[in-house]
Amino acid sequence: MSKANYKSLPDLISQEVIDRVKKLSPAQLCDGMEALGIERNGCMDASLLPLDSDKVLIGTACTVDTEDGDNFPIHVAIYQGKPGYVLVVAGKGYTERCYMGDLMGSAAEAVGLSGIIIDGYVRDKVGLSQLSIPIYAKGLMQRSPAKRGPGEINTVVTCAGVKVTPGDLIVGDYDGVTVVPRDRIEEVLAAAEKKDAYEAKRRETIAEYVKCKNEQKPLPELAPAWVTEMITNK
Ligand SMILES: O=C([O-])CC(=O)C(=O)O
Ligand SMILES: [Mg+2]
Repeated sequence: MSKANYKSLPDLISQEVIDRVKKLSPAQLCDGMEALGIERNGCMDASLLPLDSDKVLIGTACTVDTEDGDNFPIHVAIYQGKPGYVLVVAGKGYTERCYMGDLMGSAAEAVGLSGIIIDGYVRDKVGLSQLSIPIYAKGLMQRSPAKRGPGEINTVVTCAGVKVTPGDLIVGDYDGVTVVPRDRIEEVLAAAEKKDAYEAKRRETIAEYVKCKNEQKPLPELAPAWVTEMITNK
């Protein structure tokens, strides 16, 4: 079996960046990428769902390229993995077998991986959702994975509709999974933080409106300035 396409792990994203990302959501990061014109705003397919929607996933992409339910390269990537990495498994949305279950999920958790994304199906739903590691998949299927190999590790892949380069920032929550290209992280974070500040202001305006309404005082303008401008110019 040729392991020529098993590449080493990319550098981890710095803790300083991760700490900034923790204050933002995948939606705000998408908004940041929209403002910068980045393709699909880094948004993975909506059919990719968290096994447990309370868990937040943040980490550095370690990619796995595989197909037809073959979980051999996923096994290898787990055992060669390190804390802080998110396995991004480009499984081509295969629907005839699952790619992994709770044993592999527990091994990934034992290694300290920050999350797993499977463009395909998993099994052992209850066991997987009881783990602390966040896991995303396109559905459930009890039929066992194939074991063939080699597949690829840490090459550029397309996973759930988005191009992922090893080392990219991966952020997921109940809304979905966002991929931020490594070389655009700084500008995307700056744009997302700007959106976060805008949202805080909007919440204040809405709260002020509710307060005035309850106190039967004159109501402040509720519509955001851009809506007012667009109405005026139409
Ligand atoms: O047995 C397998 O290959 C997949 C599985 O169910 C597990 O990881 O628990
Ligand atoms: Mg199992």
